[in-house]
Amino acid sequence: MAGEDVAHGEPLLEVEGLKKYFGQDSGLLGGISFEPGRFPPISLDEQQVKAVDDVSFEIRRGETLGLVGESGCGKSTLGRTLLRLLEPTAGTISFKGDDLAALSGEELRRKRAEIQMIFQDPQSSLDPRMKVGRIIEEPMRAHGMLDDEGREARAKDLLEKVGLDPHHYNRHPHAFSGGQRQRVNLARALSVNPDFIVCDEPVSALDVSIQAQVLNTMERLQEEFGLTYLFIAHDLSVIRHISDRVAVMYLGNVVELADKEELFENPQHPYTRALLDSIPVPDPRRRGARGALEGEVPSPVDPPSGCRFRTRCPRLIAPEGYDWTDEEWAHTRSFLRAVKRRTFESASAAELRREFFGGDLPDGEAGEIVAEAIALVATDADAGTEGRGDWTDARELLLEKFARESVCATERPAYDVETEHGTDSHFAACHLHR
Ligand SMILES: Nc1ncnc2c1ncn2[C@@H]1O[C@H](COP(=O)(O)OP(=O)(O)OP(=O)(O)O)[C@@H](O)[C@H]1O
Repeated sequence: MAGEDVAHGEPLLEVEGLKKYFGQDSGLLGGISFEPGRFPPISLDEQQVKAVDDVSFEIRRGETLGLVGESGCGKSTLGRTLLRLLEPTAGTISFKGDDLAALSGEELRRKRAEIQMIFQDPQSSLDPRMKVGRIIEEPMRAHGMLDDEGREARAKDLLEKVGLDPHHYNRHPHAFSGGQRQRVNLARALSVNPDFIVCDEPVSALDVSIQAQVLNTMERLQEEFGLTYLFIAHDLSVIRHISDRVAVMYLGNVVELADKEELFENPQHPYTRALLDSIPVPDPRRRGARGALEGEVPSPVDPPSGCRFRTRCPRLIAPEGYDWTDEEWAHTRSFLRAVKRRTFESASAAELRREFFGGDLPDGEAGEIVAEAIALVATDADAGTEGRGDWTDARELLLEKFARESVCATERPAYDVETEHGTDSHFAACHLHR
């Protein structure tokens, strides 16, 4: 029911099929094409940045949902779209039963008090000319809360609650350290008594020692005020500190979502595994698997079909229709990756066979295709081919015959997998769980 109060542990926010696309060119007519020969002659440009592309999840009252992923995967865009700071392209955002995506005008304005956001850089989000007391009172004033006296009392009370001295009510932001400024931000967000706070990298700009203190304060405030957080961070140790559940984002999609312990101890998506492997390891004898994430993140304008991680995935599934053993496919897959990234020096066909296939090519049609690709990049052309270093052709051949035929490319994955830690559900968007 609309406006219904939500009990602890029940879904406070339910997101369904949320999309946020940006026009490529943000100019006035960006994204609009005029084609006189067509009807209608004006069309929307297809070249859109699919920053958030069909995302669904829920956040339960009183919990912290961590949102993690590499830079540019759409975390901030998702956070801002939930708050309607950005207009959603499609989907619903149900908050206590009201669809925020459909609200407008006064209704939306009133809802906004219940949902607040804090940003990474407390320096730039605090007006340097205003005293902190006034900064904290500003949202209350905007929402017509309390009178002058009441607001001042509440601002002082909040300063104390976030771990600052109420006597600093008349100070300017520059008199505070980075961590203290983030506390001022927290007090400002709390002033209108919100239920839900989107925290976008709130501690990323702070020293590690200060980070833990601010996180602890946020946890204490969560208890005290019954707050629900969506906590965006790229730093896995911060996510591990604060989250109850964790959602992993890659190129506009949520690829894995599970309880914190389950996600860290039993990760099921190759992207999550690669992220966890890329945490620097303090022990120098164990090499931190820094190369775990190969290659670049593809463009969100034209993301890969099926599973978006497939172009970088070390566990791409063998395409149907070939008769190969697991080992033969593993060899073929690493050869495909090596050709794609051109990570080896060209050598004779015999040497390449030895290096990538232990001398034996797969049987049948797969073997013939592999032989053709080897011939294309080998220093000595095999009989009947044009050989001698045609990397682009070899790459295209392997991609077309193998990668684009894989289920990873043809179907979008979405699976509930078995949970090892706790009882909560574990979602993994990976066809290995078919
Ligand atoms: N206003 C905009 N116009 C066009 N493209 C945008 C806009 N804002 C973000 N993008 C693009 O959307 C994608 C997602 O960006 P977003 O900032 O949400 O990622 P992120 O995961 O929060 O990254 P970071 O951690 O670096 O902030 C990126 O490709 C980005 O370039």
